[in-house]
Amino acid sequence: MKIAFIGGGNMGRAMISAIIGKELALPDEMIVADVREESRRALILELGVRATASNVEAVRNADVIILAVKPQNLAEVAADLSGRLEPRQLVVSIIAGKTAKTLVEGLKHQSVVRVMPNTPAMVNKGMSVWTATDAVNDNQKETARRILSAMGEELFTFDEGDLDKATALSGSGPAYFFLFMEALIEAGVRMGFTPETARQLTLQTAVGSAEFARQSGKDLAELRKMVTSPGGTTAEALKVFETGGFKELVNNSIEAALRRARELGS
Ligand SMILES: NC(=O)C1=CN([C@@H]2O[C@H](COP(=O)(O)OP(=O)(O)OC[C@H]3O[C@@H](n4cnc5c(N)ncnc54)[C@H](OP(=O)(O)O)[C@@H]3O)[C@@H](O)[C@H]2O)C=CC1
Ligand SMILES: O=C(O)[C@@H]1CCC=N1
Repeated sequence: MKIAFIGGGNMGRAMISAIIGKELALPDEMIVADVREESRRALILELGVRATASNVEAVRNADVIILAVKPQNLAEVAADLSGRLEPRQLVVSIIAGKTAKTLVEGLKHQSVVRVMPNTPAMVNKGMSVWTATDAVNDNQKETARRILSAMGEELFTFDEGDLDKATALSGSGPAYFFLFMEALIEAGVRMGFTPETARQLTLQTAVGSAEFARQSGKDLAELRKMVTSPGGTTAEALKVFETGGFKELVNNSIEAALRRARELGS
């Protein structure tokens, strides 16, 4: 499978690493177009893929073209590629907010998959929510599914509205968890732990809690209650979270992300 990436930044690299890791394509079957020379050099040296400054050159002969530029750069990419794509080529866009309709019109190309992945794709623990235009055939859908599965879990939806919601929840989500973990580590250091110990305790607790929740399949509130001994330490901490309006704060934050995803698309 020949894959072209337009944009070789954080997410482009995460996807390339996953594809190489699962041997869906050989490094020299992938080409990345990026405007930054240092990015191109790093991609060649670190991942063994080919790289070019030309978007047009990158898409030549590609079976799949993955758009991984920032939303504000889509217009210039579309100007480069509009009308140049062959009907057999599949475009996969991971660009936040940009709708399938915008992509189809901008590129003058019908077969478009729109995906919202996330950075844990780098370690095959990604979550990707995706949808496809009617022109995407079953083989192409299977190809998209294989690429996304290489990065972790994938979830197909017929409702494109889910993509902006997924952007706010799972696309941006790693940053929320990182922020929470940063805060826990800082609190640990304030209590007197070394940063290394605070990090170890925080990360293992995060991984352990997520894995426990997944494996037990239990309701999260039930799992929380298992930790919360009456009159104990957890109850004291949770009271402070509640008084500070923690859930409301999280909800407001997700709503802000959703609004921004919709703005980026308009
Ligand atoms: N980061 C994340 O967690 C996630 C990001 N996304 C989406 O993925 C997309 C990429 O994000 P991310 O990887 O973080 O962004 P990056 O900025 O890290 O990567 C984009 C790369 O594309 C380059 N670029 C800019 N313009 C062009 C162009 N015209 N042709 C070719 N390359 C170009 C950029 O160069 P320069 O820096 O000079 O502009 C940069 O190297 C975004 O649309 C984002 O919404 C989706 C899910 C998660
Ligand atoms: O912050 C952003 O806009 C992108 C989309 C999801 C994660 N990063």
